[in-house]
Amino acid sequence: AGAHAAAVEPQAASRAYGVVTEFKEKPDMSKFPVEDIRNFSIIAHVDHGKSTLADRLLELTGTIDKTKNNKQVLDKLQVERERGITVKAQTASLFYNFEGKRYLLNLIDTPGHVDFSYEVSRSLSACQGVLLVVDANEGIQAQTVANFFLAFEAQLSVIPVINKIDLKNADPKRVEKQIEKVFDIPGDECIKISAKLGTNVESVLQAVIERIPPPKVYRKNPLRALVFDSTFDQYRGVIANIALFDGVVSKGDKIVSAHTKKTYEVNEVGILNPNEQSTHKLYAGQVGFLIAGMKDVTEAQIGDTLHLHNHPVEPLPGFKSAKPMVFAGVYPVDQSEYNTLKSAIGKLTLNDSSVTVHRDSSLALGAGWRLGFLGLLHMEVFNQRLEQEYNASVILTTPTVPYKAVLSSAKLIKARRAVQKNMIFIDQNRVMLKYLFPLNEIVVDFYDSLKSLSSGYASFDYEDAGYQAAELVKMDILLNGNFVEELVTIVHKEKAYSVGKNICERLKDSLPRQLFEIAIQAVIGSKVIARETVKAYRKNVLAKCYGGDITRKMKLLKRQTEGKKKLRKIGNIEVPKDAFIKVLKTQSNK
Ligand SMILES: Nc1nc2c(ncn2[C@@H]2O[C@H](COP(=O)(O)OP(=O)(O)OP(=O)(O)O)[C@@H](O)[C@H]2O)c(=O)[nH]1
Repeated sequence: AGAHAAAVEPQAASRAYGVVTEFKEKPDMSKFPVEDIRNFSIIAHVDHGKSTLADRLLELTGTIDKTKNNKQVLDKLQVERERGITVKAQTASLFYNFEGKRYLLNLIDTPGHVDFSYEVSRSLSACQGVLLVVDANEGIQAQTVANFFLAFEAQLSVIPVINKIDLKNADPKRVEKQIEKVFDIPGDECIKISAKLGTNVESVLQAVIERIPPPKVYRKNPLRALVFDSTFDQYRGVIANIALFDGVVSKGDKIVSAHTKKTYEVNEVGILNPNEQSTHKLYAGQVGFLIAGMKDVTEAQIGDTLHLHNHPVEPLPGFKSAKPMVFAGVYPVDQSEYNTLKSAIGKLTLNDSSVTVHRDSSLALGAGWRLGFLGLLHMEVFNQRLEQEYNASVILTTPTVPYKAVLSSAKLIKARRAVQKNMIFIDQNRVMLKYLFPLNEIVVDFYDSLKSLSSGYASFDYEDAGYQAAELVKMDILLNGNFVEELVTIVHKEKAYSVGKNICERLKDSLPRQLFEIAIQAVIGSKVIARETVKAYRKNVLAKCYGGDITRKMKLLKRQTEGKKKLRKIGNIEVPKDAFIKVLKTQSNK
């Protein structure tokens, strides 16, 4: 034990975030038998302190040095740091001495926001236990409940951690009672900590060792590795995050993807510490990264099983694929950037396989894509990453949700509004309400309204409940009687008037005056529900040419023709691209 402890003793070295350690020698992963390994995740409601706790665990195990700069080391993406939320799950291997033994603890970080529960379930499949972090002041919130059930369904050991006990208003006793009541976990199993100050964090690591079982795996069997995440590196191609269920994988091995049946040679394999540290080998029960010359987006499917060439195995159960809930059009601002944007979207979707991509085109915006996202925040984060990481300038259209339509000219289906399903009292001050909502009603501004109405106290989570019949209508926009294809919307009958009025007003503000009057109408079938008018205006470009200089006149007329190329003609009305962009663009993207 002494020899291997020395082999993996970390040495400090400066890195981008705070001070991250490196090993003097390559860690010998064979020194970590299955019974000395624990694979776990931290799950929590947003802002309950998951990333702060992860930082403390990394410090305690010497994975990173104790400096004031260690703020959310695992939140690597720029958007994560800016928005203070975790988007992409990250993994780190921690080495920890306890009662004379050296343990390998694999921490798999998970995002906390409602939009990203897909990433949570993905990360959980590589774990045997979770730390369920609950804020000592706020208590159980919507995503605490949602995440607990994800872990519970995966039959993982749950260790409740009550965080922020240093806060003035902290009431850990009350939160302990909530945990007992809602999750049926004995109150004395709760560990009370302050992740910020480091209070009692050591007992969290001890609980991980004592309460979470080692993985159930077999090293003597042929290799069976699960790809639970993947990232794309410009220089090295696909970096797959893998969890080994059986066997061993070594640098130089020939491996096969059970999904694509393609064969690869392993170029590099190792642990995440939290940066990649190659170890040449990984053994069953361990978690790390693998690089094998997978270059194409489709080659590293999340949920895929890797096995040795000539040793096929039963593939591990894949993942329930993520279901997009919100759709939006994405177009390059300049069509000449189409290919650049296409490759950026390709690379980003490799990092985030929950986004669905379909080619689309619009008369106003040109060629582009229709992308499906898990929620609104997910959409915004994706857009921000396109801009920040790939320098792309894009137009994002107003998000919509999918509908199933039964076409009928005579009878419309009866509308259904939000229906209350149940109500559970968590304690005297807190109640959990379950409603059935039309997705369209919650997708854009519901969360913000809920937060402001409840002064920030209410929290919200949702899951897909399938399609329901509703009284929806197709609303068209007409310009002097001509249909504007790109502005067709599906709205609830009761909201049609206000939505139609809003579109007409926005169009009026962005349409330039022309030689004749323009009537902007919102219509349902043949019924006009809103109308705005743009007054006529004669723009004589030749007015400035008093002297009748013919070459100057020609120049001005030519310039006017060039200007017209950026216009789209609807009937005899010239609509500048900008006008569509102003109407189609989302609020958040303004
Ligand atoms: N007072 C106090 N504040 C804490 C403690 N732990 C975390 N915080 C603060 O709570 C805020 C949220 O902490 P994070 O660690 O970013 O929360 P998170 O759960 O990782 O958030 P997401 O990644 O968005 O899910 C930060 O401002 C932290 O500094 C604690 O023990 N005490």
